[in-house]
Amino acid sequence: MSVRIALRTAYPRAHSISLKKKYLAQSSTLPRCLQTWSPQIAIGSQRHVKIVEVGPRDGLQNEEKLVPTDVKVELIDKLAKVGLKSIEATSFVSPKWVPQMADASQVMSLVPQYPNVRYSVLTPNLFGLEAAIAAGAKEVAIFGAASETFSKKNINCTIDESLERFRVVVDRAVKDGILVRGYISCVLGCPYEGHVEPEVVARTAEKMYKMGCYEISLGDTIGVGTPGSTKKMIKPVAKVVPVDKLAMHCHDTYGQALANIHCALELGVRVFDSSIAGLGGCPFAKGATGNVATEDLVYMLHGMDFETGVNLRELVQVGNYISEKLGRKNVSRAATALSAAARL
Ligand SMILES: CC(C)(COP(=O)([O-])OP(=O)([O-])OC[C@H]1O[C@@H](n2cnc3c(N)ncnc32)[C@H](O)[C@@H]1OP(=O)([O-])[O-])[C@@H](O)C(=O)NCCC(=O)NCCSC(=O)C[C@@](C)(O)CC(=O)[O-]
Repeated sequence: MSVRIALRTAYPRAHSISLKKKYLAQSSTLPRCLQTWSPQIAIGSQRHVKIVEVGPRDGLQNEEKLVPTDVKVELIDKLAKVGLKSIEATSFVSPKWVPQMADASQVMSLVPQYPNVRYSVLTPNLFGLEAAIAAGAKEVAIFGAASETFSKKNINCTIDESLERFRVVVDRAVKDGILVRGYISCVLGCPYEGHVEPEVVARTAEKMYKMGCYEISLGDTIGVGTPGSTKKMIKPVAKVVPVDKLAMHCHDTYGQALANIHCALELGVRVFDSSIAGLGGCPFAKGATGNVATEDLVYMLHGMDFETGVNLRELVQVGNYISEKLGRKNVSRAATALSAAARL
């Protein structure tokens, strides 16, 4: 039983946070499922979830046909207007490696600026960072992996080499007052090596955090994780990086993304990456499907009384807009259901 349902069942009139805190304090009177459970989910400041919308970058990077720059910019504008405050706009990577992101500078010069909306961009090296700074980026992301083979396939270097490279990027970015996010790919499995040890994820996360990354995003690149493996991975990571500095980045290849996110919520994670209309995949992780759809994530979070600042009805229209532009079916289940209900 979910904690929220359990609380409602046990204390139907305990609508205020203070009442719930009081009931939680009297843990001997709580239903059994709540007695062993950490109270983080139900208490006050924990009700906000930050969503990092990665559709314009992760969602589009895998598209074979080049998406026109004006469509990318319009998508970003629409995402900002429905209440998304953290949007990954593009990546400053080699156009030979990812041709779809070759217009990164143009995208950054055209995105409309709104108060409280932050655009981040991927920067694998100093070359990318300098181009991002020149284009006006205020937040960047470095991206490593917990698998040697994936690291080589994705950024052409070993994990250790990547960390050396990232240190230079982070030092320079921090000096310029630019925030740096750190990604770790393959935290729950690698397309080339299979199983990945949670301790390797924890070690890499600790190094990135100590380097100066303000947040570490844990990527289930090929969507193989389950709530079981998610829990086993997050626990050692949360021992070396504070849980409020962790994010989950779930691809939905095996249909486990929402279940894994729910598990991460229970462990105290409050930042989740998602992609509008479930777009995406990594060109260097064949067979992996898109990220968890932002519409599905928002639907679930609102249903759990988390606050996201996102207008779901308008978000669905954005998903339908980009799906139409790409000639794809919107794979979000919530968007499909809500669109069908609106037509009735
Ligand atoms: C890292 C490199 C550049 C190394 O690639 P390399 O070939 O080893 O780099 P190099 O330093 O030898 O340079 C080769 C050429 O690339 C150029 N170059 C070098 N750097 C840049 C740059 N920043 N921007 C633009 N151009 C660049 C450089 O100038 C040179 O140009 P040339 O002389 O041949 O004309 C390459 O491997 C690369 O760009 N990889 C990017 C791969 C990528 O974008 N993957 C997808 C994102 S990660 C992801 O999706 C996972 C994530 C984050 O979502 C989380 C998850 O789901 O797990």
